Amino acid sequence: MQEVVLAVERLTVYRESYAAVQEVSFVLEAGTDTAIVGPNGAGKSTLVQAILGILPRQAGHVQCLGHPLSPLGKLPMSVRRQIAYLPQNLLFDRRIPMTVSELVGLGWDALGMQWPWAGGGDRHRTVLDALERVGASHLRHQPISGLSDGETKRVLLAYCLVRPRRLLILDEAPAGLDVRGESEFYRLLNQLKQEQGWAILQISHDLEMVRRHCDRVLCLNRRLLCQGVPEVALAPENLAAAYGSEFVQYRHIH
Ligand SMILES: Nc1ncnc2c1ncn2[C@@H]1O[C@H](COP(=O)(O)OP(=O)(O)OP(=O)(O)O)[C@@H](O)[C@H]1O
Repeated sequence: MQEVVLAVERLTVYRESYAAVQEVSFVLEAGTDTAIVGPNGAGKSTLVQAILGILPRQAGHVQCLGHPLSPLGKLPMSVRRQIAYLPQNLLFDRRIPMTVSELVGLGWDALGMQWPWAGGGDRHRTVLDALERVGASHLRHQPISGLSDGETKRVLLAYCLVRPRRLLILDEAPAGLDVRGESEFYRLLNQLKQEQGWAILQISHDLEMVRRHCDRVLCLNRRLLCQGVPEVALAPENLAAAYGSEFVQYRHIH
């Protein structure tokens, strides 16, 4: 067995009085790509936000790289720096006068206080390399205010890649990328997991993509209905349990 990057045990999370995630347990090993699938409102975003400590949990344990997430959702800084998260919608004021390189550079900087010019040449090369890997180096001098949604996605992905990580969490990351961008995106994820041993956890509604690219699938509908390799977790009986039998019949006919 590879090193365990993330271990989640009997995690329960409430959204106000509603139990959105109930007693979910799974582990992620280094060098693997795991998808979370399930219908709208199944608790997928809630689950990843609780793992990241953004939402409080009512019960259960989360361990990242052997360190427990505290009851207040905190991890040691050295562990937190090894986690990258790309949310479904990143809402920020795009009128901030900042270029693409400056934004990506924020991902390279150590957390905490430091001089903005620290790192000099290393910082510049690393930022450019991250932008090249997502096919966005031509945008480096542009202000972020002028980016399209797909370009913003690429730039945010560069922000995640700009330093080595162990865990990458993506919430419908390829949404908004064009066909070429999407295939390059999966090639990149494959490289990160195979060559650098990243564990990837991605929420997806694209079951064909999950079948083709992911090693494991967590099928969620408040509870974890099943988990396993795609052929098993996405078998018709498991999809019917998650999405309803009408959905599976529809997919079969079309
Ligand atoms: N801020 C909130 N307050 C109360 N309930 C919420 C809040 N956010 C989400 N919920 C509820 O929690 C449940 C889980 O939502 P969540 O966003 O985790 O689902 P999801 O599986 O990510 O959905 P989708 O596929 O639509 O993005 C839903 O029933 C949702 O209505």
